[in-house]
Amino acid sequence: MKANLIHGEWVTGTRAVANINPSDTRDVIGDYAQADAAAASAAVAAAAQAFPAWSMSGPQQRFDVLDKVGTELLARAAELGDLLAREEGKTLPEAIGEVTRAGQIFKFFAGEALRQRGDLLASVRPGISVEITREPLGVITIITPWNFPIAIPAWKIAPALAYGNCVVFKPAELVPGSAWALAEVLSRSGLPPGVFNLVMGTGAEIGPALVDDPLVTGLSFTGSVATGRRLAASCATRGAKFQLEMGGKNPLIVLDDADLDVAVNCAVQGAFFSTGQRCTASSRFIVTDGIHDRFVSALVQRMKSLKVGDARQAGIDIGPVVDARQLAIDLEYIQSAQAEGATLAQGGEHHATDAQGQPGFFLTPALFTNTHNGMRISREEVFGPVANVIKVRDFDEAIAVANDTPFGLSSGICTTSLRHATRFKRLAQAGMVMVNAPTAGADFHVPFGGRKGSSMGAREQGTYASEFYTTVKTAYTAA
Ligand SMILES: NC(=O)C1=CN([C@@H]2O[C@H](COP(=O)(O)OP(=O)(O)OC[C@H]3O[C@@H](n4cnc5c(N)ncnc54)[C@H](OP(=O)(O)O)[C@@H]3O)[C@@H](O)[C@H]2O)C=CC1
Ligand SMILES: O=C(O)CCC(=O)C(=O)O
Repeated sequence: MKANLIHGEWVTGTRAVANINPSDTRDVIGDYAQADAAAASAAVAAAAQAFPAWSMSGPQQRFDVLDKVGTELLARAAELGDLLAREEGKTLPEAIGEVTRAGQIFKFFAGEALRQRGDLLASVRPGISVEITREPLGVITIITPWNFPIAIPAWKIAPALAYGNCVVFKPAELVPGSAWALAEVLSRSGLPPGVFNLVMGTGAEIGPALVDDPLVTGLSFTGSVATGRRLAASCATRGAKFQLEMGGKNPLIVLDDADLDVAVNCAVQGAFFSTGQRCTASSRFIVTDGIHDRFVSALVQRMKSLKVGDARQAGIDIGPVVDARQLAIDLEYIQSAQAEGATLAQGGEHHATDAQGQPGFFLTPALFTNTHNGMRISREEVFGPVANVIKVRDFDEAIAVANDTPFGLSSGICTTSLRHATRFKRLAQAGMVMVNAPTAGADFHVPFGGRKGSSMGAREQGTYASEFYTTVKTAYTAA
């Protein structure tokens, strides 16, 4: 059984869950210990105990730890990518890419540990100087989803440690393998005991111990809107800092002047790669009259060529849905769209086995046409390989429809017009805007996050991460 890491010790506890491969449900990847509330509290206490010393650690020590982790992740990208594809179901190239991204993130924040900045100002009063510095928050609880089992933990854990915080990390129940592997690398990185702790267990059982404990000074969460808002309310009640990344209903606008190949590529990659299980996935294609029919027909042709199957098999474009529960959600949205009058132009078929007869959660990417923005399929996040086309007259209607959503994470446009691209970048109500590029697939060194219902709190990633993981101190010194 793979154990939890608490105060530098591997702790098994009494219960374990099996990690199942969604491409072949007969394949049990391993058994992973389940922490209970007492173990979660012990992890928080360990982090609090380790904080005073770690908060005073020097930049070289932090650099060395984070750089070592980054180096190992990059060296083991193929092996850890295979584990990630096996437990989560994204294709092997995508999974190896994700591990590589995690390694790059650790390297980036190793550099950040060396670049701790501050300001020195003259006071408005004579003989006094003013220094402005940033200090770590304290104990950070990190709660992550299943869809990016190593990159999202990396982009929370690396900055937390770089800026001098201690961490209690709770991964999603469905993907303990990548989380455990990352924790194991961190456990050999030179971190003092308690600075980083791993607790695997269900949100329902250990969530309160991880979020409501007064020793926890900050929560960084990625997952569903419902859970995020609930946890944020708990944090707000006791004055803890929080940062939430939640859903999206990301539009991709395709204008008459778009390059058709570029538009189809953006649509396929953005909506269906990683089985559409991305908060940045394009799920609404907003297409002007003049290109609508050509776009739909080229997209359907391209979708027919996509191979759905075992995530680790060469040549597969789309891996399985992560589990039976998410598959049921996807199928329910497909039915509901049809019931609302949308036309299923392509896909949406569930296969209980792949071409080799392996039992798994396979779903062919689904495209709906004849939809409008008021339909449920246009308003709610599906989190699967399901997208719909909304026909509009012109740029102005396209941008109005794109912005008419409770979410605001990522927004894209395909156009060859500089004027439209420029206006779009200004008018799109989203944290990330993409021109002739898929709505999904963000860089690791620049801010990531959204507006409206998609995000709350400071941005993640890049140098902007310091906003969440530090607090500002203003020091006055009289000569
Ligand atoms: N924006 C994004 O990247 C993601 C969005 N989603 C959206 O959410 C939907 C449901 O997915 P789901 O995995 O259930 O998302 P959740 O929001 O339930 O899970 C995200 C994380 O929060 C944890 N969690 C759940 N309840 C609590 C709690 N009370 N206290 C502390 N932690 C908690 C989960 O743990 P556990 O696994 O143990 O439940 C998991 O680690 C998807 O269909 C999708 O729409 C999902 C994943 C990622
Ligand atoms: O699109 C990406 O690169 C990241 C997406 C993401 O973080 C998510 O879907 O949760």
